[in-house]
Amino acid sequence: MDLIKEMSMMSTTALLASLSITVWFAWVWLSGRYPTIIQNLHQKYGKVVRIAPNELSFNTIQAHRDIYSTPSHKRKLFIKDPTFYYNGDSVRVLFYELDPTEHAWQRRLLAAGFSAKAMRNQEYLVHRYVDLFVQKMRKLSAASHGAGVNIAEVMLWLGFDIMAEITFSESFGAVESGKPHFWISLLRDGAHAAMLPALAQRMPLLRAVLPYLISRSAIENRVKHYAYTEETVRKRVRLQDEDPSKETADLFGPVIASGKLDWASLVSLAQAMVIAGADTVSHTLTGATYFLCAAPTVLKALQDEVRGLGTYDELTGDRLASLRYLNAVIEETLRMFPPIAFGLPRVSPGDCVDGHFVPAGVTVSAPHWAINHNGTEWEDPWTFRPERWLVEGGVSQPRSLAFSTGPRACLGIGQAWLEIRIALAKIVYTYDMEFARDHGDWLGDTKMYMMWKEAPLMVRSAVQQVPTTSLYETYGTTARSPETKLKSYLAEGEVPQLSALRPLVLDFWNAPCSSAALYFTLLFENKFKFNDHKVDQVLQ
Ligand code: HEM
Repeated sequence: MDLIKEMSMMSTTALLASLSITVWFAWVWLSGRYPTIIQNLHQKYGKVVRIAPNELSFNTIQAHRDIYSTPSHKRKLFIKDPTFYYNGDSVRVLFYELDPTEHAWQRRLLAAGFSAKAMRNQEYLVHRYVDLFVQKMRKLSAASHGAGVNIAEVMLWLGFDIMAEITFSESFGAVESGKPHFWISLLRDGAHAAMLPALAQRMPLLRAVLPYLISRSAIENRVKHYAYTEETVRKRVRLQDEDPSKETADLFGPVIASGKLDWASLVSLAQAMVIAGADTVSHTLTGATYFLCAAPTVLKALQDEVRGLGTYDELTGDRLASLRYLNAVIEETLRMFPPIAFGLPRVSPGDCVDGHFVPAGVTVSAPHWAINHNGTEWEDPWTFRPERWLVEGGVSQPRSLAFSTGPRACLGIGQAWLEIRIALAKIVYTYDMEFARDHGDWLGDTKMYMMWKEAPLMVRSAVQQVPTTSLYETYGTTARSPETKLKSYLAEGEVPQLSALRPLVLDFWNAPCSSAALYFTLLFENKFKFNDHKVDQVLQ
């Protein structure tokens, strides 16, 4: 039977919903409870639910695979739904681009910035902000006199500072100043308004009244937000004009060098990129903190693993990648609290989704929240249990859906894992943490308007392991490459101990180095000037 017809024969509630469904759909989004409402519908009506006149939601892993995977001779491509992928900009870039060929070349343009080499070169930036963050936590915690720090707020500072730096070599300076940058605040406070252009696409009536619904201040905020992004992109382009070697400095370098994107596209891309990379990572870190504080035995097991690895400065991306429990905690956080919790809408080309034929032109999606809390897919889906990922060989792939899959899957997955591992490991290495007050149903109180808008999460932290003085700290907070920092370190005139040099070289290679590897690095790479010091002396 035609699936749309089949769905129309459901209960009265579903029928009513389907009649007034567009209004209902807008209400669901604006209520901030989209993920739970859709998940409840699945629980009541099964694995396929009609959520708009021409739109179906599925809550199974098979459906996710069918909708998003790379097309093959057996499966056609499901393209992005134009009514949803619209942010009000005059251009559609990368995330919003619908045409597969156009999208593919834009993705290739960015791919260089996401290579393993590029990530290795930028790892020191992640450490720089995480180290600052760890120090700032101590100050904020002390200043709170036991009331705790709002983790939901400060994780946003961290995520956005890192992402702005790796996107266009410019920080928001939020962690350092201990205050939210207005760009971040506007984004969070305007989350409601940001959904309106997409909703108006599907509701002509809403389009007509939209100008009257949006307050004057919301419009002014949007203008201010755009102007700041534009100014930052302008500065970044100028930087590369003056110094072409900046082509490899960040994600935007290769894009600017290609000269293929016009001005409006560059600004739109910058805006979307920072949000995509920062918001997601911040929420994962907040979610992880929540689950860890709620489960002290899990926190303890994680701390034992991380603290057993070595000193604070040895918590590098490569070393952390091998920590099974850390990875399991992150996987489980992404399952319980997926940063992109709703379904990413695609248009059916006329193909099957989890055994149902869906006619061409019908919009389909498989929401992460609904799948991840589906009891037929996961045993005990509401329990935070990292151990489920530790069974022989881990939970079979592709269960971890948070980054999506196929040609439109997350391009920054490697960068995201790197940031989350480093930040979480350095925080739990340094601090013992607990809730500063009863948080009741924090997950239930947290809202989602495309992005999560978390309820405050007050956490008290006490230093357990004092980080060894980091060279980032010693040589200031200006972003400098490991090479520059090593040079300035050696220029101080004293022969450094191997232990002091180690973090810098780890930075440079992004790998734990034995003394021999360090020796050959210094000797053969010939990257550094040693003033009068001999390599042997350096290695004493
Ligand atoms: C926990 C962290 C993250 C999660 C869960 C996540 C998830 C996702 C998902 C589900 C998509 C697909 C969106 C769609 O189909 O409309 C996506 C796309 C994308 N993400 Fe991420 N992301 C994360 C972090 C990052 C980071 C750190 C970066 C950049 C450094 C990044 C860059 C991108 C880009 C460029 C795309 C667009 C890919 C394309 O359209 O070809 N993401 N992400």
